[in-house]
Amino acid sequence: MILHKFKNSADLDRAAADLIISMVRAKPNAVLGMATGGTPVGLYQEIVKTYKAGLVSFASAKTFNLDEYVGLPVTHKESYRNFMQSNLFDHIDIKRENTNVPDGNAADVDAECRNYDKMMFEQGPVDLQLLGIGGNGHIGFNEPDTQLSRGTYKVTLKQETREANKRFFNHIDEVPTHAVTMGMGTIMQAKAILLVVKGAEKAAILDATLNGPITTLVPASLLQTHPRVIVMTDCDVDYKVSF
Ligand SMILES: N[C@@H]1[C@@H](O)[C@H](O)[C@@H](COP(=O)(O)O)O[C@@H]1O
Repeated sequence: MILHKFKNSADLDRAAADLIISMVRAKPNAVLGMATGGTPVGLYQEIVKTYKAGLVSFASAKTFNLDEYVGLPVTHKESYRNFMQSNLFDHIDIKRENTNVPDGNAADVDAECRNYDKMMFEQGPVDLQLLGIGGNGHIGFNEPDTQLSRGTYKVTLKQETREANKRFFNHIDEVPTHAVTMGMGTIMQAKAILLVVKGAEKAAILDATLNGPITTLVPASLLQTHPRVIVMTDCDVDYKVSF
């Protein structure tokens, strides 16, 4: 793992955007793994600025999003499809058919999960997977548990995750109870991973991710076993593991 620490969130957003932009400049048909939540909003704005300045094109790029709520209409402002359209896709030249978000309203969710993994297998691997982290160490929506899923699957969200995400809704009762998420194996197939962690309240879970034991109880700790992970943070946390 490589850890880059930033003094503020704006510098972090710019550096994270630059890494994604460099990937697409070097490989215009790159496959990008995208994330949602509050964390990537600023870096998506930086990508849009660079696109509008004519300095990058996503015309040949493809994307696969990590996850989607089950049961929210795609038109709901908090559906992750809608999030991606309004924060990024509608403002750059990516082709809609090249963007993939799991369908949380599929009649057969298990078939949707298998199909998502199949598409990723056929069109991947992901060149660069962007990740945020939940306060409990989840990545995508892979919640802490005694065992984790390899492939894309339907997950029951933990109460703490619903509580954390209720800030985006009017009331906790509106936060979906389930989601479809790439599994840990799906995420770990990415050639490179960019983990972005913002805010002092995430310092402890980032420390556990970087320096703690590899455990399914902190799903992000499995990233210690991936050969190419870049962590960008504004937290005051050091990488203490040495070989
Ligand atoms: N499923 C998403 C994750 O992909 C995200 O990384 C995490 C943290 O979100 P935030 O960036 O808003 O703290 O929780 C969400 O629920």
